Amino acid sequence: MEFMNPRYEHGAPGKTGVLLVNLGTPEAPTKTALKSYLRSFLSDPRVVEFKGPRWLWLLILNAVILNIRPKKSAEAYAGIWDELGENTGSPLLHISQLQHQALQHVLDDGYVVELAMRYGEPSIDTGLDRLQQQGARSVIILPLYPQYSATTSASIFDAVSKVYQQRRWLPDIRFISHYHDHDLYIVALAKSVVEHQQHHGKQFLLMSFHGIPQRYLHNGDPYHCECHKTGRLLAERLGLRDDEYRVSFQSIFGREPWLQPYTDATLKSLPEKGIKAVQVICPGFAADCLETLEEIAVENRDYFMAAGGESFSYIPALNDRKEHIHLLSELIKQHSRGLDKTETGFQKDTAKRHKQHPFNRDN
Ligand SMILES: C=CC1=C(C)c2cc3[nH]c(cc4nc(cc5[nH]c(cc1n2)c(C)c5CCC(=O)O)C(CCC(=O)O)=C4C)c(C)c3C=C
Ligand SMILES: [Fe+2]
Ligand SMILES: [Fe+2]
Repeated sequence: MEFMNPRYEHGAPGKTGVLLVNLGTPEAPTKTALKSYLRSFLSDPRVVEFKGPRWLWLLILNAVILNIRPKKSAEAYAGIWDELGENTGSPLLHISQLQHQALQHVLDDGYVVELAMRYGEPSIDTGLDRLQQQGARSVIILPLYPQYSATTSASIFDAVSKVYQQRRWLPDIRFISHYHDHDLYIVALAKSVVEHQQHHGKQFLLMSFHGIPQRYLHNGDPYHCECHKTGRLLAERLGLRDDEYRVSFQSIFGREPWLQPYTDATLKSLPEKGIKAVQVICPGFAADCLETLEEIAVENRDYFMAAGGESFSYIPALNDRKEHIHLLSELIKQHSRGLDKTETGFQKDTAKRHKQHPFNRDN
């Protein structure tokens, strides 16, 4: 095996590379594109920890799930495709691109920022390559998941490490595993709620997070606790009493129990308890996507109204809001401490000498 590396030039100023990573999205809202996206997503052993042998899961996935799910999912994606404007395609990808641009804009030129998706394009491999080509000698990986879960954050770590297994010269690497209780994150969420309430009034607040199987929590995944901590801190920041908000979990998949209470069951039950007006926020989603724009803002709204609800509104994700970009840039700066951005580990004069005699080992 050959370890790959772009040609190294002595004396080039070292930069800090930032790789923003989100989940990924299908290339188009079609059955074919969904099949390929779901294949790569659902065959990740971090996402589906199948209890039996792996070959059996791959058989079920290929023979059953990938023959049923892509059609249903493609229809759902078709409903939100281009929702943010002409030719904007998948909201998740479009918003991630806006976040990427905004972040590059606010960080100084000692940083280079690239965007990558865990499944699909642009790939983590390409993103890391681009950082290296732009002179990054240290790399900060920032998964856009505020709450750590093995299903998401660790899966990104696996993909990054797989890429680096093929590289000769590794950069200094920082991995931001979570920021669920970061003050600027809570401040940004609270501000988005307050602004929403200026237009819609103040209602019961449901904080809905993406679910994971309960089994993963029992096997040690801290995700559940981190969601609850985010929920508590946000409620405290907003000055909410315990009966003015609730934390719930959405997007269940498969037959085993997932984290509860479920968002859909909660919304169906609120009207009979006298709560007929709700606002839903999804603090775990850094960018709006299928799971917020369709599952929450359309599907779950219908459940709530059909159960006797009178007013429902969805509070958008932090997306490219100023406070969100500020949070991400501060996170990056905090995790940059100790990284060398001025030179590539050589003294300047040594680097100069090296430039003249690239293979001179006498330094
Ligand atoms: C099968 C198990 C799944 C686990 C575990 C899971 C965890 C998980 N996912 C997100 C964030 C997102 N998931 C999204 C879509 C999505 N998720 C699953 C399955 C699991 N997710 C599927 C099959 C899909 C595809 C859509 C569908 O067919 O229903 C998305 C949206 C992507 C988009 O393109 O808009 C996000 C974001 C988190 C944060 C998480 C665990 C904490
Ligand atoms: Fe998911
Ligand atoms: Fe917990």
